[in-house]
Amino acid sequence: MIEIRAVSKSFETGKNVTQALSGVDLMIEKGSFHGLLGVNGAGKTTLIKIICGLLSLDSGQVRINGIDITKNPKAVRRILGFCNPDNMGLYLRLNAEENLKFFSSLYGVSPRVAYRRINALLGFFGLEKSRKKLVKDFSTGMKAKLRLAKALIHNPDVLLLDEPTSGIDYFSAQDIYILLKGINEELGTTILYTSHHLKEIEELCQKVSIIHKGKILLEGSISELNRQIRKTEVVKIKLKGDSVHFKKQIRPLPYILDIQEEITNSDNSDDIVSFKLLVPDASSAISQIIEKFGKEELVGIWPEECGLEDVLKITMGWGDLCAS
Ligand SMILES: Nc1ncnc2c1ncn2[C@@H]1O[C@H](COP(=O)(O)OP(=O)(O)OP(=O)(O)O)[C@@H](O)[C@H]1O
Repeated sequence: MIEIRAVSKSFETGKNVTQALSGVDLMIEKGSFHGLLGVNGAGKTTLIKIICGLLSLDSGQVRINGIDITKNPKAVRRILGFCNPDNMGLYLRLNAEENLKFFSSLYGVSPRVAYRRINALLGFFGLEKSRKKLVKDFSTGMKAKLRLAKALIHNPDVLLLDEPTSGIDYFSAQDIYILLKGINEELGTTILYTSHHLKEIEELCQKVSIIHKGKILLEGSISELNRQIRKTEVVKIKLKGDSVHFKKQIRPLPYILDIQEEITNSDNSDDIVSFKLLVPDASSAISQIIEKFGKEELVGIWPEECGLEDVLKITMGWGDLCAS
């Protein structure tokens, strides 16, 4: 279990102070697979670095399985595995095997068990042929895989994974999802996971917290999040003609909360443009749009389920409104 209470953190650079986290409260149940979602600069990495002891907090408290991270960092380190998108935690001048050996001894894994796990992890991540290669000569994806192997080497109770699949190819990422799901379900490992790939979060995480400008704005399962923002619905629309012209016409309509242009497949686009609209009521928006655009222009219109990206967008909009 990860308990985060009223955690704040600011950074001072010269005369500038950035409030990266402002009173973050977050409770992650034992054995849960929890997503932390937010745009660039929202505070995700800062929070994860605080939990794993790479950054100090200004105020607040973090406890992992009941242990206070500031009072007993050594005990926490043994039960915690983490991987960050930067190269923190990997020794570039050591080879892959030496890195894993070093970390397994640091975490108190016996040499015999470490030998077995290193072989298994290097095998799983397809790095066995590169085991003697210096990490500084690894590709971006290989480093990302080794960071994950390092996080898993001591079978931690709690895993903090900050964009773990960033730089990893599609096929390896699919294998990693299966591995992480298995670890979570079979070993009961608690996982805190960040990613900019919303599909990844949707597929893996039982619960999601949305962080924006250093504050947690919303949390729950994806269906709970959808329910919390249920005053918003999604309408997809296809029109024939110029997208700038349509955007100008659609944006000011009173029932449109947001409009996003979507990429159309160039093979069959033939000046067809697609938009996704966030609206308070899909059926009334659809009938008003049908009235506004004639058959000549309107190619298709239909309601859709709110996805995680819509939840994120709407929640951030609320956050900005509350802050202003
Ligand atoms: N070492 C630092 N010095 C100064 N400011 C920092 C430092 N680290 C983070 N920040 C600032 O704190 C805020 C939160 O950054 P953080 O890296 O936690 O965001 P993030 O949600 O992880 O973003 P991303 O998705 O881009 O990784 C940002 O405004 C960032 O500029």
